[in-house]
Amino acid sequence: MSNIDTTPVLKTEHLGITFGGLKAVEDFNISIAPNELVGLIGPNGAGKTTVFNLLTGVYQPTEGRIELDGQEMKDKKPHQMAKAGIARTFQNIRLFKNLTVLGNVKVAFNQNMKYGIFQAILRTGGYWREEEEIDQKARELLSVFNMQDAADKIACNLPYGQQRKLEIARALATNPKILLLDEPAAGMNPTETAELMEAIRIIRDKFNIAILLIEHDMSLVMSICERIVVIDYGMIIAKGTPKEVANNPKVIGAYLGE
Ligand SMILES: Nc1ncnc2c1ncn2[C@@H]1O[C@H](COP(=O)(O)OP(=O)(O)OP(=O)(O)O)[C@@H](O)[C@H]1O
Repeated sequence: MSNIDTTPVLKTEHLGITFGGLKAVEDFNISIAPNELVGLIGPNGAGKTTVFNLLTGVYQPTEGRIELDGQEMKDKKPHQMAKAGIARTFQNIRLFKNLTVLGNVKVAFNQNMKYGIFQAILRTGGYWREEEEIDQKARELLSVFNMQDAADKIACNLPYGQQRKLEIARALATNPKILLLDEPAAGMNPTETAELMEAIRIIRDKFNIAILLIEHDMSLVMSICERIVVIDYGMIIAKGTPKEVANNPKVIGAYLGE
């Protein structure tokens, strides 16, 4: 059966936000198809994280609109955006440091669980069945990242690269339509970075989701993204394939001007 659904999983129209007098993001238009891997790049302070904060309900836009799977997202709080299908990771690792690796993933699954508080307190059969299912799903997810053997380790004892991967696994456990990754390779060594990039490609294919990836390092996104959006001073200055973007004089100028 051919997939002829062309509704973008994420679409923004004239999205913008002003802090005081400063337009941190302005006229931001993007349309991401299901299963697309898109890079959002730009120099320091260009507005990339602010775009993520708008897309995840951390900030309310002062202009424009956001559509997720054809539905307008208006006045939504972060947990509502997450429930609607937008998951994210942060520039700084935000794991439950003292929980196990498995525990970190299970917490995210639990946010979507079906049984209610009374079943949890009374520990009915339904509760245990669902707990078992979550345990299994969490372990499967860890195995995608080759981390199944680390399931019982305490999160803060993992090497840095694995903590980053765990964050992504946790975000995936919320069953998103689109995953937003904010500089996932920040602080990684070249081997960890190469591994992570491979993992990102695999999860896109395996989970059939769209990914929007912020990256400061241009060469890194160039190698895995099909399409790249470049912002500078809060505005899109270029969009296109990695090759088109790399040869765009405005992009070269923005990066050289840093
Ligand atoms: N809550 C806020 N209040 C005031 N200004 C803000 C706020 N959040 C972001 N800004 C401003 O918006 C602009 C864009 O910042 P942002 O962090 O989104 O950039 P970035 O592209 O993610 O940068 P980096 O690569 O350094 O992370 C900056 O000028 C920043 O100071």
